[in-house]
Order: sequence, then C-alpha cells, then structure tokens
Amino acid sequence: MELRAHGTIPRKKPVLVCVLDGWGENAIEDEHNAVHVAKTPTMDGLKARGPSRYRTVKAHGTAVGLPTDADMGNSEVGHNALGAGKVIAQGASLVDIALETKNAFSDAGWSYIKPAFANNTLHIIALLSDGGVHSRTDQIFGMMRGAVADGCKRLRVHPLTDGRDVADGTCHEYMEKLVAELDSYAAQGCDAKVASGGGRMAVTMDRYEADWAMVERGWRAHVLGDAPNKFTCPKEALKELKKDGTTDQYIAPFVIVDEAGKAVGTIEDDDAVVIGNFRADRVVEISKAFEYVDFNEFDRVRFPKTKFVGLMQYDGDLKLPANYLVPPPLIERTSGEWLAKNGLKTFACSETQKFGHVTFFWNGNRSGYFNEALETYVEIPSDNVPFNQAPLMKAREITAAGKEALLSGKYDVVRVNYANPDMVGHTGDMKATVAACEECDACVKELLDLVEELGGMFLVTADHGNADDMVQRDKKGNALTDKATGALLPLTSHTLAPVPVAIGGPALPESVKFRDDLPDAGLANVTATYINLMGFQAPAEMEPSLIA
Ligand SMILES: O=C(O)[C@@H](CO)OP(=O)(O)O
Ligand SMILES: [Mn+2]
Ligand SMILES: [Mn+2]
Repeated sequence: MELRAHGTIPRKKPVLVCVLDGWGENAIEDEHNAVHVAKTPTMDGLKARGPSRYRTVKAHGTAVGLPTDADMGNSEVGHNALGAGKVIAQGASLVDIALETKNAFSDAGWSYIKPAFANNTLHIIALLSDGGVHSRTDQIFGMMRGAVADGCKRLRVHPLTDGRDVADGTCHEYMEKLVAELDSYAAQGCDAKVASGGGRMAVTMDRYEADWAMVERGWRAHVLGDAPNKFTCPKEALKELKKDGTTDQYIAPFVIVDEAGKAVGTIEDDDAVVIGNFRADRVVEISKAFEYVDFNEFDRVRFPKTKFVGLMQYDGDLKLPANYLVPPPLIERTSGEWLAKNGLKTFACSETQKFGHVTFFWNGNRSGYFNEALETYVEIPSDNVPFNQAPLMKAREITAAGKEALLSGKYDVVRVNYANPDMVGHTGDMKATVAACEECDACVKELLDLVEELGGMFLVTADHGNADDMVQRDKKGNALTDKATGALLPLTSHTLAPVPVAIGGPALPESVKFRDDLPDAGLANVTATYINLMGFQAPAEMEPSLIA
C-alpha cells in the first residue's frame, strides 16, 4: 500500500478537508432554502472562482450505494464514500438482498433467535418509517412475516417514531400500518402487539454517547415496561402524547398495558430481541445495554438473558452485537488506512453529534485508529438541547481546534465536520437553520484564511443535503401548508441535492483544474481528490479523482 508522488501537486502541508454536514446545493433557490437565504460570502466566493475550482457531486441514491435514486443521502453513506473512495453497497441494499434471497431466514443470526419462537417472545425494536436512513418498514414487516412463517407464537414490537427522515405527523400512518400488520398474524396463531415506544430523539436512539439518559428511558419502557405514560392502545398513545404539539421525534416514552394495567410486552429471560435498524450509530448504545454483562452507563434494574441480534453487526471491531441477521458491508483499504500505512499524519475533529461520522464512518465503520501514533481525533462535547435553540452549536470550538491543528504543523491532513446545517436542519426551523449556515460559512472563512497564511491547500465539501430545503413541496415544487392552520409544513429530512466540492489554497498549482469529463461523479470521487492535494497519486482502486 504505497502512495506515489503526484507529479504536479507538491507535498505541502497542511491540507484541510472540511465537511459541511447537510449542506446541499439545491436547484430550487427560494425563500425555503436556508443555504440560499443565508449570507454565505465564503461559499459564494468559492463558487465564484468558476468550474475549474468549484463543482457539485452526487450525494444520494445509487451514486453512494443506496438501493435506489429515490433514496436521499445520509451521513453514514456519505462519510463512508468520502473516506473510502469507493461506492459500497450499503446496509439498506444488503438487507433488501438478504430478504429477497431469504438468506436472512437461514443464516446464523436467524438460527440463533429461532429457538425462541415456539415458547418465548420475539421482540423487535426499530425506527418505524420508510425514511431509509436507519430502517424501513418493508424490511421490518418482512422480518416479522418470516418469523411468523417460522412458528413465532408471540411477537412484541417496540416502535420508535420518526418525523426526522420523514415528515412530522406521519407517525400515525406508520402506527396504523403496523397495528394492521400485527393484527393480521392472528390468523397464523401469532399473538402480536405493540408493547412500548417513544420518539427517536427521546428514547433509545442516542448516538456517540451524547446522552445515555435517552437509552435508559428506552430500556425502562421496552424491557421493564416502565414509563410515565401508559396506554391500552398504541394509536391512542401517539394521539395523546402529541396533543401538546410534541413532534414525532420527541414523543415521550410509553408502555402499552392490558385492562389490568400490566405491561403487555416486557422483555424476559430467553426472549429473542431484534434491533430492526440497519444503520449503526444510533443503535450501538442500546446494543451494549442488551449485550454487555458488565455495564455501568445506567442501572438496568433487571438484565434479562436474551437472544439478542442486530439487523446488522453495528461495530466490526467491537464485534457488536455478536449475533446479527445480515452481514454488514465490508469496507476495506479506506483512505485512513492508506495514509497511516504511508506514515502520514491525520487530525480529525467534530462535536459529539458528528464525531463518529468523521472517524468511525470515515474509516469504513471501524472504531479506533489504524495507527494511534499518526492519528489524532478530537471530540468537542455537543450540547444536549434542541438544536434550533442553539444553532451555532460547537462550530467555533471546532474551528479553534482545527486552527490549532493546522498551526501545529504536525499534520498532513486536517479534517473537520461542522454539524449545524444538518442538526439544525432536522428541526425544521428555517430561521435557526439560516443562522446555522451563516455560522458555518464564517467558520470556514477562518480556516481558509489560515490555510492561505500557511501556504497550504483545502477541499471543502458536504455529505448530503438538508438545510437546502426546509419545506415540504408538491410535485411541482410548490410549498405545502397545513390545511387547518395555513402554516408551512416543515421538511425535517435530508434532501436529494448534490453537494459542493471546492478546492484551492496557495500551494495548489494554477494548472490544476476540475476535469469536465466526470459529470456524474459522486462523493466517492472526492477521496482521490484530497489524496492528490496531499501530493500523492490516488490508489487505482479508488473512484477517479475530480482533478486532472
Ligand atoms: O440524525 C440522524 O441520525 C440522521 C437522520 O436520520 O442524520 P445524519 O445522517 O446526518 O446523521
Ligand atoms: Mn450528515
Ligand atoms: Mn442528518
């Protein structure tokens, strides 16, 4: 794994790689596009230098390994592609194949849980939507049907409501469909019910250890049958818990009880438990709670000995969970490994909410380092607040850390991710998202000014769209409003927009330009590009570089 000198581009430290999370370049430039509305002189300036130094690349669909071109991009697939330089068939695609071929129902993971079907309970904990970022209902239903066909007699589902990858308020439709699906299993002798649940940003789906209390609330509801809100009907639960305007993402934990007030689906010894999400970041913590005998993050009160499986294995290094239904994508020989094998020094930084994105996802879903002596990873703790209340997030702190790393002269490449366009974009709050974009743009300026001063090079890009469209639209692109109130219907999800790639810096020779023969390039083409900026030819196995 030896990198050869580039030829045209000198090896001139430092190279900055900057990812603006959720910053798309959307064709619709109107008052609902926060990237467009925000005052962003830095990014505008980069664009104004013209197509030899600024272009967009695809960040969604098959270009990043997702099942179809209707799939919006997301951080996992985006950072996988940026880090690996390859288009990898992603979790969602692999689960589709495993269900279609029925391998999911004959492989080791299924054999592990199947003995529980006859006399114990099968529990499924999953994000309930068609978002396709963490999970999809068709896959969850496919698994449940497979279990019922294989003799599952008692099924309990613990749905987590979405409103982030799909529109707010859709939790009712998904619950409606789930309950109808579960009711239909009675004909096959399966007693199937919803047992507990809550919003994805309130219970269970915390990530990168930002807020373990979320996972604890989920554990209490799913496992112990303990939550302040108890209902006999799950549809009623959602209606009641949303009455005060709570969005789907933040629905409080609830437990479904019988007429006598007893929880209908606590998790007990010998039960099988399946996490129905394919994406890792937001289910690593709950997986640890189910799998680890030694566990101190919160008091589990009771630790049932379950047959626990993930839809995928969520962390290959930790082997977490040990059992899983579908083997995860193999992402080998990522840029991080190439750089480390060539003795090059890397600095990576973001705040908690995106820290694993620029490390774990970037490195092909690998925790830890390739070579700790060569890699420095810095995590700035994120605040635990609704991010529209603090839209600047930790952009200043990330900038300070990035500048320090650039100035230190220690690193060949300095990589940062700004979380705010994405995290604030997910709140659906236009004003706050504009502020997030403006802050981000100002921070990029600080980094670029320093690169200029130090005589280095830079590449600025993003992982997928989000802030670039903040409203739900009809097929013609017109903004949709609530029929009753007339208020705009916010778009909280990612978008299908392509993302910018800008290169430059004093050390980049004038002659280096973006090629014009790669109109369909995607995020995976960015990897070879920054390896070039570091003064090396990119490995032939990577997607071609954007520069000639
Ligand atoms: O918050 C998340 O988990 C996803 C959206 O579901 O966003 P991102 O892919 O940007 O991390
Ligand atoms: Mn992202
Ligand atoms: Mn996001």
